[in-house]
Formats: sequence, C-alpha cells, structure tokens
Amino acid sequence: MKGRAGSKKEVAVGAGVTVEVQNLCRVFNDEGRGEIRAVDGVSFTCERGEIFGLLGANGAGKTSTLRILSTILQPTSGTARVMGYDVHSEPAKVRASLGFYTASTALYPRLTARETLVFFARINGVPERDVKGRVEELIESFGIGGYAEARVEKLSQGMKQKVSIARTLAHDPPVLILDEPSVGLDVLNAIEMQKVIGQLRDAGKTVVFSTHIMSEAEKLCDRIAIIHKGRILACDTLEGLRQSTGHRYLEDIFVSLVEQAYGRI
Ligand SMILES: Nc1ncnc2c1ncn2[C@@H]1O[C@H](COP(=O)(O)OP(=O)(O)OP(=O)(O)O)[C@@H](O)[C@H]1O
Repeated sequence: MKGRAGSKKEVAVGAGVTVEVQNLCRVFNDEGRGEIRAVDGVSFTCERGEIFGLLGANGAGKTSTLRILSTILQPTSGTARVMGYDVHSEPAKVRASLGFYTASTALYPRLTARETLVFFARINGVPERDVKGRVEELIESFGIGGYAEARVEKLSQGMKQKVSIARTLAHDPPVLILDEPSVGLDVLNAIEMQKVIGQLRDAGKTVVFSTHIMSEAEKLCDRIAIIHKGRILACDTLEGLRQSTGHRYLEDIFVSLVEQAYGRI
C-alpha cells in the first residue's frame, strides 16, 4: 500500500459493485423526541477501488447508515448488500467482507501494537500459518514498525488510530467502512490518515467513510453523497456537484443543496 496517496484512480472504477444500498430506512422511537427517521430512504452503490464519502452535519444519519452496513444496526426497511451479501439475512458473510472502524473502536491498552494485530487476525479467522505474514504486511504498509513493540496505552492518538484501522484490515476485507476516521486527530495526523485511506483505495479496496469536514471530502472522495436529515440530497463526483449546483466550493454546494431541500438555514 505504500506509495502515492493523494492522487486518484489507480484501480479502474467499474471493476465491480461492492456495496449496494437501496431505499434504506431506520426509525428510532425515542422517549423524549418521538419518532426519529435517522435514515430515510437512502440509496447508493460503491465500486471496487473507490472512496465514497458520506458528508453531513451532526445528526444527518451518517453513523446509522454505516452501522447498518456493518450489521451492527438493523434497518427498519430497505436493503443493504456488501459483496453481494445481505446485511439482514447473511450478516456473518457481510462481516467477513468488511472492516469497520469508528473512533470508539476499542483497543486493549496492555497489548503491543503487534500483539493487537495478531489477536485481531486470529479472531477474524486468518489461518494460523498466515497470521505472522499478514501482521508484517500491515505493520509495513501502515508504517507501524517504529512502535510495533510498544503497548497501545503508550501510543499517541494518531498512532492508536492507525493501529485501529490496521486491525480492522487484519482479514484483508475488500470493503472498509470508516466512521469519522480523522476525528480527534491534529492536522498532521489527519493528513497521515488521509494518506492511509488513499493507499487503501489504490490497493483496490472500497472505502466508505463519513465526515463532516468539507475539505477532507473534497480532497479524498471519488464520489460524495451529501446527506441531511437522513436523506441523500445529491451524490456525484466533486466536479459533477459543481456543475449541477453552480458552486465551486463544497461548503457552498452543501448549503445550496440543504436550502433547496429545506429552505434557508
Ligand atoms: N439509538 C438511538 N436512539 C434514538 N435516536 C438515535 C439513536 N441513534 C441515532 N439517533 C438519532 O438519529 C439521528 C441520526 O444520528 P446519526 O448518529 O446516524 O447521525 P450522524 O450523521 O452520524 O451524526 P454525528 O456526526 O453527530 O455522529 C440523530 O437525530 C440521532 O440523535
């Protein structure tokens, strides 16, 4: 995975649909707030070698959508498939096909970075004879070598986040789902994280990630879905969004789409 990071499209898009979401809904019945349509008719598809960004403000429905894709949350209606497997009827196959990262992904503080990767490779079913090689590969590609023998509790936030993402890849899944991967990182570590995401795409993975950071979506995504109040307002390349809205900057594009759908904000 080492090499160029920021540049786009080394792996040809079109090589296959990996994620399909159709008319997905998730309703919560909250005691205090009543019915909340967290995800309200969301549809999109992603392909191999693509970075697909869900961009939205707080409460837009990003995490709920990604949690459904990861089989952690059941949809109220609609369908979601990962590598052709249905999240509702084939959850184990879906889980084997993806890695899910969220900032709350826990690491065991007393394990070293290497031990963490070995542990997650084993529990994710990597055959014992392949574990050592796979862990070496992850250490090399994520640049973890300098602190592989250090306990996780001693690592900086940026280092921990890298180990967390590396551990979601232990079983080498084709699809990576990253919920706000650069939250809590300083600018240098956020750039480092963006490089890692670019490298994953270059290695042929599908990366579906959520963010509320416009510049991050602008820089990284092959396609961006703008989500608000559980609905996708637009889904296109940055250039496509520019052309359809007549705005250059993503922030202006976002505001114009929300205002078009819901009135002045
Ligand atoms: N378990 C739950 N019970 C009730 N409401 C929920 C639950 N989970 C999410 N919600 C609500 O659903 C809506 C969408 O939340 P979600 O976390 O998916 O949005 P988000 O775009 O990820 O936001 P953030 O960036 O703030 O995490 C919000 O109004 C949220 O309060």
